[in-house]
Amino acid sequence: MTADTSRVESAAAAGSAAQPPARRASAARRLLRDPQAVATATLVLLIVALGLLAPVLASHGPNASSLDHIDAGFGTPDYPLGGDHSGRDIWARLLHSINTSVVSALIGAGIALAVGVTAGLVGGYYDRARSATEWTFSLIMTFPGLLLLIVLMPLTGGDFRVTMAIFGVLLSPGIYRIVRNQVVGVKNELFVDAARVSGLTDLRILARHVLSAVRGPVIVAAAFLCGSSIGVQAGLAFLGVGPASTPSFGSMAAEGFQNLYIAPLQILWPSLVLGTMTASLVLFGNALRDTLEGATPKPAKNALPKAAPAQAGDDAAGEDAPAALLTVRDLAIAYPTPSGELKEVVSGVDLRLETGETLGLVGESGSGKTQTAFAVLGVLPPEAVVTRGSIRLNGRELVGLGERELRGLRGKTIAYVPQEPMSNLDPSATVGSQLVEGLRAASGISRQEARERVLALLARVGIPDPERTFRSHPHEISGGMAQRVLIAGAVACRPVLLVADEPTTALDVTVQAEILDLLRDLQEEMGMAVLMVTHNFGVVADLCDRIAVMREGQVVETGTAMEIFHRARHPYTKLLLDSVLDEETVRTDPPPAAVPAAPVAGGTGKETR
Ligand SMILES: Nc1ncnc2c1ncn2[C@@H]1O[C@H](COP(=O)(O)OP(=O)(O)OP(=O)(O)O)[C@@H](O)[C@H]1O
Repeated sequence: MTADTSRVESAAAAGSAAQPPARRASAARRLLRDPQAVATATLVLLIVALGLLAPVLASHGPNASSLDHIDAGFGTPDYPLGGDHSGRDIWARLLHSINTSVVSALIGAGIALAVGVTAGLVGGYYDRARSATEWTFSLIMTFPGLLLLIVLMPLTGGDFRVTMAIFGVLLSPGIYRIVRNQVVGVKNELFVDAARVSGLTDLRILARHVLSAVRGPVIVAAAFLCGSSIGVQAGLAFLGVGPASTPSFGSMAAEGFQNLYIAPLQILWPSLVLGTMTASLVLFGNALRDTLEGATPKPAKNALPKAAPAQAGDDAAGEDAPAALLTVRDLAIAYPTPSGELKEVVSGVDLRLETGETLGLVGESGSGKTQTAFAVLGVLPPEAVVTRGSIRLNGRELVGLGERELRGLRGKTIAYVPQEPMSNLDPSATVGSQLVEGLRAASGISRQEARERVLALLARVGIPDPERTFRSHPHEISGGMAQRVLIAGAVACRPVLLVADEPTTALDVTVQAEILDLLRDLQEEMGMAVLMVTHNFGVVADLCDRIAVMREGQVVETGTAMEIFHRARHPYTKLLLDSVLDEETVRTDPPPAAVPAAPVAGGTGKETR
C-alpha cells in the first residue's frame, strides 16, 4: 500500500510538475496572441499602475481643498483635470479612487473565492455535507444584496472594506455552484478513485486532483468578480453609503452629477475610468474563458491537400500490383490535446482488402481499430486530423474527399454495421420507415419499391415476421433482431465493402453465432468485402480470411487466419492468442512478460499478402 500510495502521489506530482506548466505556458501564449486579452489586460494594468503612483503623480491629497480652485476648469495649473465643488484636485481624487476600486476588487473577489471555493469543494466532494452547504448558499442568495449593504451601514461604519467583505460573501454562491458542479463531475473519475484506493487523504485528493480540475472556471470567474465588486463599491458610494473622505468613482460621479450644469466634465472623468476598468475586466474575463475553457483548437479535418481526382480502376496500391478493392497506406490520425499539440492515435497503418474477402482488424481496446474503420467510412469526429496517408477504394482516393462525395459513397459503396444496434436506431420512428428512408436516400427509388425491397431484405436477414417488424418501433424488437435490421439496411444497396465494428459484442452469446452466420452468408451471396473490427478471436476464427493485429495505433502483424492462429510471429499477437480463454488453458502466475510495441521484424507492420 505504501508503494502504491507513493506511486500515485509521485504520478500526481509528476503530473502537476510536468504537465500543467506546459499547459499554463501554452495558455499564457494563447492569451498573449488574443488582441482582446492583451488590450484589456494592458488597460487594467495601466490604470492600476496609475493608482499605485498616485502620491507621485498628484500634487495634492485627495481631500485637500482650496477655495481658489472650486470648480476650477480643465487644465488649471497644478489641477490638470480641474477642481471639484469643494475645491479638491479631481486628478488626485481620480487616482486615489483607483486604489479604492482595486482594494474593493481584491476584498470582494477574494472573500467570494475563499468562501465559494472552499464550500464548493466540501459540498461537491462530501455528499453528507451537501445539503447543509446547499441550504446555506440558497439562503445567502435570498438576501437582497445592495439593500442589505445599505441597511448594514451602521454596523460597518460605512467602511468600504468591511462592506466589500460582506459583498464577497453575497457573491460566493455563484462560485460555490460552479465549483460544486465541477467537483461532482470530477470526483467519480477513475483517477480520483485510484487516488482514494491508494490511501491518499481527502485533503490531498481535493488539493491535488480535484482543485486542479476546477481552477480554470474559478480563474475566469475571478475577473468577473473583480468587475462586479468595483461596480458595487462605486454604486454604493454614488448613493452616499460610506464616508465622503474615501475617494471613490461613485462619490466623484455623485458630486459631478450635482454640478452637472456648472461643470459637466466633473462627471465624465470618474465615469470614464470606472467604465474602462469594469469593461476591461469583463472583456478580459471573456478572453480568459475562451482561452481556458474553449481551448480546443479547431484543426482542419484533414491536414492533407485535397485529394486529386482519381480514375476508377487506377492502381489502388500505387506501386503495388494488382490493385486491391481497399488499400490503406501509411494512415495516421491525430487529435488535438488541450495544449494544442496533435497526438497520434493511429500511426502509419497499412491495410489491403480484396473483393469478397474478410479482413479482421483485431487488437486491445484503444489500439485504433475503430479510428481506422471510421477513417475508411469518412466519419471521424470533426476534431480528428488525418495527418498523412491514403485510403483508396476501387482506386478512388477517399482522404480529402468532401462530405457530399463521401455521402454519395456511404450506403451504396461502403456500408456500416455498428456495435450497438439499439442506439443506432431512432426510438421515435418505426423500423420500416427508417430502412425505407435510408434506402431511398441511397438509391432514389420510389417509396413503394423501397418498402417491398425492405420487406424482402428483412425476410432475407432471418426476421420471422417482416411485416410486423417493419411496423415496430425499436423498443419492440430484441437486440439480435435490431442487429439483423441494421444489417438489412447496410446491405440494401449491395455495397462492395461492409465495415462491421464489433457487430456481435452487444448481443447475447446464442445470437452472436446467428449474426455471424448471417454476415458470412450475405458476404458470399453479394461478394462483398468485409472489414471486421473486433477484439474477439472467436469472431475472427469464424469469419476472417486474413487478420491485421493492431497495437497502439500500429499494425504489428498481418497474415492469413491460418498463419496468425498457428504461426503468429509478433509477441503481442502471441500474447493476445494466449489470453483467449478455453477449457484446456491453465492460467499461470506470473502472467507472460509485457511485449514491446514495435512491429515484428520482417516488415509485418506493412500489409503483405
Ligand atoms: N474524439 C477523440 N478525441 C481524442 N482521442 C480519441 C477520440 N476518439 C478516440 N480517441 C482515442 O483514439 C484511440 C483509439 O481509439 P479506438 O476507438 O480506435 O480504439 P479501439 O481499438 O477501437 O478500441 P475499442 O475496442 O475499445 O473500441 C484511443 O486511445 C482513444 O482514446
